[in-house]
Amino acid sequence: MAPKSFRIVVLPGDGIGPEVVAQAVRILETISAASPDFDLKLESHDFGGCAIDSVGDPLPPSTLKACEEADAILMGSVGGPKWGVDAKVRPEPGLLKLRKALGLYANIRPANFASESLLDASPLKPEVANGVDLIVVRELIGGLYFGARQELGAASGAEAQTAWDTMIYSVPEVERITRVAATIALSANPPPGNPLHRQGQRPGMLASEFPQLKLDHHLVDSAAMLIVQNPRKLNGVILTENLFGDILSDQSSVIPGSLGLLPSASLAGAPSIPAADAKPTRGLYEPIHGSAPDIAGKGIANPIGTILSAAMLLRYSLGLEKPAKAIENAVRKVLDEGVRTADLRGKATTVEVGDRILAVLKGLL
Ligand SMILES: NC(=O)C1=CN([C@@H]2O[C@H](COP(=O)(O)OP(=O)(O)OC[C@H]3O[C@@H](n4cnc5c(N)ncnc54)[C@H](O)[C@@H]3O)[C@@H](O)[C@H]2O)C=CC1
Ligand SMILES: CC(C)CC(=O)C(=O)O
Ligand SMILES: [Mg+2]
Repeated sequence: MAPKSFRIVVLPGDGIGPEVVAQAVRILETISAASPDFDLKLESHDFGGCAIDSVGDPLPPSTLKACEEADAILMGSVGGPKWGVDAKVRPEPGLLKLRKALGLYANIRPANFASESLLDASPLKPEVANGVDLIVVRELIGGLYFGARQELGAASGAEAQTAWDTMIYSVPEVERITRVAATIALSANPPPGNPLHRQGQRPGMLASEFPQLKLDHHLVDSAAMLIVQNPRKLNGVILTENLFGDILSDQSSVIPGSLGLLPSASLAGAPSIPAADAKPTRGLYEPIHGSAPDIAGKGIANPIGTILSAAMLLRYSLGLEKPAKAIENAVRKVLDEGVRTADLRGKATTVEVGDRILAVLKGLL
C-alpha cells in the first residue's frame, strides 16, 4: 500500500521564528524518512513581517490558500521592531486573520511538561514549581482581540478623546470552547474530580454534559497571583478568554522555567482523544512565544516550544501518536541531560539542542 501523504504548511515568520522552526522541520523530516506508512510533505510560505516586505501583506492570498488546503500548519512567530506600532501595515493582524479564517477557536497551551530536572531553571522555588500539571485552554477567535474598537482620534466631537475595545462572546462561542476544555480535562486526568478552572460564570451545559468534572471559578487577577504563588492549586485545565489566556499562558511558562519551552495547538474543533483512534482535527501549531527580537540572529533561541508544537501537530492533526510521544520523550531526555539554551541557564545553541534531540529521537523511532 502506498504511504499516506500529509501536506504540512510551514510558516517560519520573523525574528527567531525561522531559527526555531528549522529545528522542528528537521525532526518532522527525520520522522517522515523513518516511517514507511506515511509521508510528510513540507512546504514553506511567507507570513508576517517578511511577507509585508515582499508583497505588502502579512497574510498573502497564496499563503492563506496553502493553509486552507493543508492537513496542518507549523508556525514560528511574527512581528518585530521593523514593523512596530508606527508601521502602516503590521504583522500581528495577519496572524489574527489567519486564525479567524481557519476557525481556530481552541488554543491549547500545556504548561505541564514535567521534568524534575527543570526545577533548577524555574525562578520559582522548587517546592512551589514541583508537581504542577496545568493546561491553559484559551478561546482564540473572539473576545478582546476581535471585538469592535475605536482608536484615539477616530471619532469627533465629545468622543474625540476616547478610545475603546469590547469583549463580546455569544453563548455558542462559550459552549464550544468549554467542550474543548472539558474534553482535555477528562483526558489529562482520570475522573473523578478532575478540575476545570474557569474564569467567569458557569454555563449550564457543563454540569449536564460533563458531570464528572469538578469546576472551580477564579477571577483572572487572583488566578494570575496563584500561578506564581501556589500553581498546584490550579492543576487541571484553565479555561479562559482570548486576551486573558494569552497573558496567563505566558505567565505559566515561568513554572517550567522559560517561555521558550511551551508549545501550542490551535484547533478548529475539539481534539480527538485518543487521537490515534479518531478523526484528526485541522490545526495550526506554534510555540507560545513571539519573535524575540532581543535574541534573534544570535542562534541561542530555545527551539523546544516549537519542537513540542510539532509533536502536538502529529498527535492532533495527523493522528500519529507514536512519533508524537517519541518527540516528547526525546525532548525530556535531552533536558534531563542538561543540554539547554541560555534561557534555561545552559550554554547550548539552538542548533546544538536540535542536534541532540534529533540524535536521541533516532534511537526511539
Ligand atoms: N504568535 C506570534 O507570532 C507572537 C508574536 N509576538 C510578537 O513578537 C514580537 C516580540 O514580542 P515580545 O513581547 O518581545 O515577546 P517574545 O515572546 O518574543 O519575547 C519575550 C521574552 O522571552 C524571550 N524568549 C521568547 N522566546 C524565546 C525562546 N524560544 N528562547 C529563548 N528566549 C525566548 C525573549 O528573548 C524575550 O526576552 C512582537 O512583535 C510581538 O507582537 C508576540 C507573541 C506571539
Ligand atoms: C499577535 C498576538 C496576539 C499573539 C500572541 O501573543 C499569542 O497568540 O500568544
Ligand atoms: Mg502571547
